[in-house]
Amino acid sequence: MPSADAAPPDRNKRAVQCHVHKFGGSSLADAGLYRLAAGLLDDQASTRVVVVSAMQGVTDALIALVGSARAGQDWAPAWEALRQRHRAAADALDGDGGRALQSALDEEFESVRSELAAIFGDHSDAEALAAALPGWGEVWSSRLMHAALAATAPGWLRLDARDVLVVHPGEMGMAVDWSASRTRLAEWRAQHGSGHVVVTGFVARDAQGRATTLGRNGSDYSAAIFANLFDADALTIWTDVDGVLSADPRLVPEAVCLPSMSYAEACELAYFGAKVLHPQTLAPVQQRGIPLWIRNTRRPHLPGTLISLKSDPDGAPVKGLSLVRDMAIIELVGNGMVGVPGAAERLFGALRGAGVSVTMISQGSSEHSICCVVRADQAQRARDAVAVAFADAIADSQAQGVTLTDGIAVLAAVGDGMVGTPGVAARLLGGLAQARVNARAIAQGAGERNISVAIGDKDATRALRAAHAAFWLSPQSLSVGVIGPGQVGRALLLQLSAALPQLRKRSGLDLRLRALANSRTMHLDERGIEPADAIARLDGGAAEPVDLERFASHVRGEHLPHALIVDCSASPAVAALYPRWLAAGIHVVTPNKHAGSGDWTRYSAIQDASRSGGGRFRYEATVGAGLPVMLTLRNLLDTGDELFGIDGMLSGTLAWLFNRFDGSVAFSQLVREAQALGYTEPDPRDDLSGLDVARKLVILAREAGRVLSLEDVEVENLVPQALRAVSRDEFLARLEEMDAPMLARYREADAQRRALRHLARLDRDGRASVGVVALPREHACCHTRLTDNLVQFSTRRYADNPLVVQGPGAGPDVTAAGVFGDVLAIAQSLGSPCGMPLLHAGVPAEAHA
Ligand SMILES: NC(=O)C1=CN([C@@H]2O[C@H](COP(=O)(O)OP(=O)(O)OC[C@H]3O[C@@H](n4cnc5c(N)ncnc54)[C@H](OP(=O)(O)O)[C@@H]3O)[C@@H](O)[C@H]2O)C=CC1
Ligand SMILES: N[C@@H](CC=O)C(=O)O
Repeated sequence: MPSADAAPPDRNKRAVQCHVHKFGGSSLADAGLYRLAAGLLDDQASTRVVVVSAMQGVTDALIALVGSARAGQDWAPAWEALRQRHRAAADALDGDGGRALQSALDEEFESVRSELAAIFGDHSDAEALAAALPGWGEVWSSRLMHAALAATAPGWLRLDARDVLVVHPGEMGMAVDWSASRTRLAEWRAQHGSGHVVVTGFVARDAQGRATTLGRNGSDYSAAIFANLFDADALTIWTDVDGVLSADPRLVPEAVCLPSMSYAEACELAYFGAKVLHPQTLAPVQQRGIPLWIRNTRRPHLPGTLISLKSDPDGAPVKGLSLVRDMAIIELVGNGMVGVPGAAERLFGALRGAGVSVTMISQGSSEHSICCVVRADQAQRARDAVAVAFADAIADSQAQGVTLTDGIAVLAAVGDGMVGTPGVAARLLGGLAQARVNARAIAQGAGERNISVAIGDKDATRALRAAHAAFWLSPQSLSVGVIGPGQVGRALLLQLSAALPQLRKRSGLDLRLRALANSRTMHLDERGIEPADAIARLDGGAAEPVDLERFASHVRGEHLPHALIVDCSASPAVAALYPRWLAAGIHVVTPNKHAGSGDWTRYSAIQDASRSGGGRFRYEATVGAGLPVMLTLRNLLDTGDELFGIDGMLSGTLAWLFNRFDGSVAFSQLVREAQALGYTEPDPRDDLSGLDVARKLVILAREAGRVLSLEDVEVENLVPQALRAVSRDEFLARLEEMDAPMLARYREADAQRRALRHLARLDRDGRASVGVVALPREHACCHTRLTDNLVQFSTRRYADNPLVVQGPGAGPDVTAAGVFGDVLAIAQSLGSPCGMPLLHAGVPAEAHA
């Protein structure tokens, strides 16, 4: 176990004379954990003061005992169980066989038994006893910790805080009587010496000398108070998290542990729901400028979070985000309030009178309305109080009325560095806009440390994740799902695996493969899968039956700013989902031709969803695989050219077959080879029937604004009639039936010194056709190699001499490269919501994953 007494040396250079440590209940659940905690304090250089909470669950058990006694129920078995738990821990910890410790505990358990009996019997002291009784857990815990420490080093003292700490109830909870407490501590030290001390957390005495507690979360408060009373140079709160996180990790998987923050930042976050610290805790340390560390008992090698006077000067403007749920907006609207002094005073006076605490206030400069956010359980009371206060004005129509909107949450961005930094609000609101979260009200004080936004509660998690992404992630962070790891999909995954580290380094592009599916199973991963390992997951234990609805909503997520689905299937059913995905803001990239060439209504729905601010749709690889065919056409049209026609070879498979077929090898054998090389469609009849090329022609025509459908294309089908309706497997088994007709066709062309080529043509007047043609051998299409596609665009600018795109037009690698190019084009077009550079580079809080 590494020593961890002082804060890590590089982060706290000051020599520490007195260091207060506080251990929470989760760090003290059993004897083993007391030993672990004691082992963290083996540094001899400073005086150590250890403040302890009760063992995990003990305070709740004591509160329940009080409840049972009050209700006249039998509390004895629960009391006995608690006693046995402490006896067992004492047995395990105490060096002298547990006798001294055991008898002290027994004595105190007897006191608790008497107190419970008094509460049960409704004794005159019952209320005071009931209030103080939950503090016994800390007393017992201090005995156990003392035993654990005494086993590591001699001379440890034990201080019962009830002997020195004097408190009284204040407006904001228990307030310390500093002067009396300081005097009592000095007396105690004079009597017991100034060695290392174990102190009971949570408990204190009131001015009358009666035992009491500091209230919920009081142990942290005790630690801060004793750090102040002991004039400590450092306070470490040991807990079960790595430090203060940028957001609640249960809601934001990408939350990062913050290395440092100022007291002011910590207060803002604590007020706004960050669970690590209670706001009250900070005041006693802040007053004396004592640095406070939050560290993880189970991961003491981690530095934790340092909270001190100054925020890290090199740190990011926003330190954390917090969310408060279950709120409501009260709004008062009135023409008669404009320029009238005192309306706000009347409003807030009414709320004060109703005992309603106001979380957030917002008023536009027109003074026409004023709204505030209050807790939902106080909202009706608040509304009624304001309505009464403005009853006259409402009756005179000077105020239009008071409205209550419930179902509200408040999201706050907090950070000292926000002061004077332009663009923080833009970034926050831009992130929310991107997640389609509506801001109902906004407030930022002149202190500029906190921007609070009231949003619909149903949007709360999405808003928090979007805001977190806006500040902590690269604006080019994409959550990616891949469908169809077949020939093309697999090649894409390998290309992603090889290229992503460089892309991340060079351009901040952060592509995270978070989902993969084939036609049977899918694997969803929260943080991201290494693409090269992804396929294995589809057969592993983590795979589940495919459900593309859930697939899409997982990819969409909420904690990454952008989502993208790559469909590498050839499935029309998958293509039918694009309009919904695009409308949900998910970008879609695909080599699947069904969307671009299929049903016109679906095609229009895709274009509409994409155009109306949804996700972007790119399908360059559907024509010419990795060749820039669509891009070239788009550029021609976007720059004002006019398309007259398209001719050429659009099938890689057919180009390769006719390049190879010379009668020496059976046509069927070549088809099988093309299939094995990954050139053909999953069903090679799509190529041989001319359908695949017809699809490409339709895609190009539509891209050029023509209304063309597959039925409009004249298609020559090379598949013999008898093989058209059979299953794919049967077709492959009977492929040889194509040999004779194809050989005859070849010989006929060869006899005329011609070569067979599969051509596609789109005329100026909209006629479209595809089929095999016997071309003179000197024709350009006869001077191509392997899978070359050759696409000629005749346009107004390229009328006499068409623009030609030529190159390999099929194969998994080149197609995957075309798909990857589309993914990059989308990723590179995504900026931060307000164009600001990234503000953060955080360390993922993997402990909370
Ligand atoms: N090969 C090439 O040169 C080119 C191909 N393309 C296009 O690329 C796409 C992929 O081709 P290719 O890789 O050769 O095809 P494959 O047959 O090798 O792979 C298809 C993949 O899609 C999956 N799949 C099929 N139906 C569904 C479904 N309903 N839901 C989820 N997954 C499904 C399959 O899963 P399972 O294994 O479970 O069946 C398989 O993983 C096709 O659309 C093709 O037109 C475009 C240009 C060039
Ligand atoms: N099977 C197709 C693949 C590309 O779309 C072809 O051969 O062209």
